[in-house]
Amino acid sequence: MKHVSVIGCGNMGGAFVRGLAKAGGYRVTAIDLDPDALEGVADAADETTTDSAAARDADVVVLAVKPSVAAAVLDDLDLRADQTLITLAAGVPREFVAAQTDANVVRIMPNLAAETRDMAAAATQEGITDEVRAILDDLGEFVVVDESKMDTATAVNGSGPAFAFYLIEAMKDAGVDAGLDAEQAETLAAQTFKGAAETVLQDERSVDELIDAVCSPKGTTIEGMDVLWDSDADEAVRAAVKAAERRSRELAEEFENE
Ligand SMILES: NC(=O)C1=CN([C@@H]2O[C@H](COP(=O)(O)OP(=O)(O)OC[C@H]3O[C@@H](n4cnc5c(N)ncnc54)[C@H](O)[C@@H]3O)[C@@H](O)[C@H]2O)C=CC1
Ligand SMILES: O=C(O)[C@@H]1CCC=N1
Repeated sequence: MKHVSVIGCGNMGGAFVRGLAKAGGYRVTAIDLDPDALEGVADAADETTTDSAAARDADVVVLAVKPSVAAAVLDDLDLRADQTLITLAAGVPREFVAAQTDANVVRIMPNLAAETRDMAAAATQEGITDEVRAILDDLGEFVVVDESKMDTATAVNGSGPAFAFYLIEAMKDAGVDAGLDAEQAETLAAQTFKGAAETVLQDERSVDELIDAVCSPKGTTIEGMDVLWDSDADEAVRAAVKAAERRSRELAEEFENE
């Protein structure tokens, strides 16, 4: 059984802890300075502690604190060369982390769907091991990228859930405005996005072919698609991704200048 310690059990670290607990086969230690954060993951973790020294007992350590506190946490950690440290802090270069620890370091950009084991993650080639691959597999889908692509991945799959939540809400609101009950509209909108995503992942047809498959001749969908094709909706999504990507680069520059 692999022993994984998660340092920082807030939104992202907490999702990691809960996802690993659902996957099974892991002993999970949750580490956080904040007792409330530990209380939030107590049901999923095998043990909780405020003492980051506990990370020395793990095979794999997940550093899930805010980028601004990563350096201070690393300063206090004394990991061994036979341990792997997964860093998931946005904008924090792998090399910055590797310079402060003896552990093997891999950088990933995960997302909140670790909690339901539907995470999309990007991982650097450098530092990836079979045990890291197994963890990422257990939590969802992952791709291996050159670290130079990490700012883009941060925007697409790290920030992406927020953009998707926004679009689901817009679909739900449209249903509510037209008279659907709010709870039913949310179920229909969210399940539609989930089903569409699953179709894209599993079906060999391209997205354009899938759109065609929904558009019956002279039917309803083509009327709606004509509105979307004539709009700037795709441009707005591109601009949101670009803005998040730019911020990731800014964060990285702050670390590179240290
Ligand atoms: N929230 C998200 O969807 C995603 C976040 N990330 C990355 O995950 C990291 C954490 O982000 P969030 O979970 O959103 O932040 P958060 O603020 O929800 O959680 C951070 C946790 O770290 C704890 N912490 C702070 N200092 C600590 C220390 N010295 N020792 C132990 N624990 C300490 C805090 O008490 C808090 O519970 C960030 O680096 C972020 O870039 C990456 C992908 C997605
Ligand atoms: O907004 C953030 O900075 C973090 C990184 C990706 C998602 N949340």
